[in-house]
Amino acid sequence: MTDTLAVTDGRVLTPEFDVIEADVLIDADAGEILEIGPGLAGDADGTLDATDSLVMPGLVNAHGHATMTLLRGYADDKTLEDWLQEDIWPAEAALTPEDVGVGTRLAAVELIRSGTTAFADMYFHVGEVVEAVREAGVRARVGHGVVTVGKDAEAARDDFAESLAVAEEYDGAADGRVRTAVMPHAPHTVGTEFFEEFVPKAREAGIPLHFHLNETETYLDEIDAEAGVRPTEYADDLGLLAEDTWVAHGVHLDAAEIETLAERGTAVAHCPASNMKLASGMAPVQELLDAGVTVALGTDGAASNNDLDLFDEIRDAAMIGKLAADDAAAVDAETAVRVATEGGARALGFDSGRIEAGANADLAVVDLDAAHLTPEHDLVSHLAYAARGSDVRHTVCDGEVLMRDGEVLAFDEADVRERAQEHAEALVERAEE
Ligand SMILES: CSC[C@H]1O[C@@H](n2cnc3c(O)ncnc32)[C@H](O)[C@@H]1O
Ligand SMILES: [Zn+2]
Repeated sequence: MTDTLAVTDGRVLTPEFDVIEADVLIDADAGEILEIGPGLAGDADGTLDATDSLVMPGLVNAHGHATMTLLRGYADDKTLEDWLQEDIWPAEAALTPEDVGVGTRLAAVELIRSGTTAFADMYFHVGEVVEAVREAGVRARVGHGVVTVGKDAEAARDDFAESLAVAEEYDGAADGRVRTAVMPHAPHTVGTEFFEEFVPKAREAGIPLHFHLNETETYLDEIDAEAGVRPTEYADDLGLLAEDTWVAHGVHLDAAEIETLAERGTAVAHCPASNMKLASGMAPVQELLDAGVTVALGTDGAASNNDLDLFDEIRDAAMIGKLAADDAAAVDAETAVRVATEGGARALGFDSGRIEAGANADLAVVDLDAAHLTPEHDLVSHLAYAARGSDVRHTVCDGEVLMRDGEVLAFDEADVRERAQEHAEALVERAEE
């Protein structure tokens, strides 16, 4: 017999971005939405009350490094290059697999609390990330991040080979909620010969790719010095761009690069808060959208953000999108919410990001009973410009309730936070020895 859940008595954001009064009936076993309409509570085995609330698709965080919650507030107010080289990479050299498990659990609590049901993760010790995702009940596209600069040829090959092996090992884990990708860090941090050797192998195995692209001007200069071309052309020549590939940042893209991304069907995970904090620049989001590129949103790691609340990213994307285009109509409210939901789902290859029969039952229920969400002229405007992650009341992923009335069900949250504090302190102590 099917186990069903009805989200009742709320208003629902439809794929057309209408807001309708309806219940949402979910097949909890299949993890799918069955029906949207009035009076469905009677048909369900369980209910989730959405009175005075808006039922929206779960948010999708399309770029990040979950373990970096342990480094939140460790080093701020620097450029990307100084921050990575002086603080972050030395700290990461002292990371243990257990740290990754603890940091990812902390990230999962934060994601669930703020209505994010799917995320991308590029990091190390991916087995630990997968275990945390399994326990949390969220959905994720994970991969081992490859850096070959500073390594001898054998260590560099091993690193890229590990990314491929990890992607093959964990794809489909956690009842299919975990999918994988091969994740070379960036065009300038991985040697050309390793791309040439391993990208065809990933393509043959049907494994998607994910990497940082054109985040800062310094990084453009490095590829220019090495290959004399823009990084997007360099990546394209190496076969790195395709429909199942998504890149992070895409801040400094010229018109030809935007065209190439559109032609290849490669999505861009825009990370506005990280780009502002590190003063990396303003991504041409409206130009990307106008060219037909799928745009998604990412927080990047919590050490460059400094939280994992995607409602901030929605607002930031709309704000900085207008500044970048010098046009107040650019990246409007509906667009910003769409990129955080359906754009992210498309980039990560999940059948989520919309409330529709047959789609994954990945939802966030936002409590509208708040001063900062009053009056109700336009709820999509509220989602883009006024709502916060802390307004999320319930989170559902794959048909399972992960947070009910503000209580995260998968973890003992106090224990996760205590362990994170201990591991963060010990990590920094080891790093600074
Ligand atoms: C090889 S695993 C991922 C690697 O990326 C580092 N990282 C974190 N934030 C950024 C960013 O904004 N740009 C480039 N690299 C970043 C992270 O610390 C890991 O070392
Ligand atoms: Zn990143």
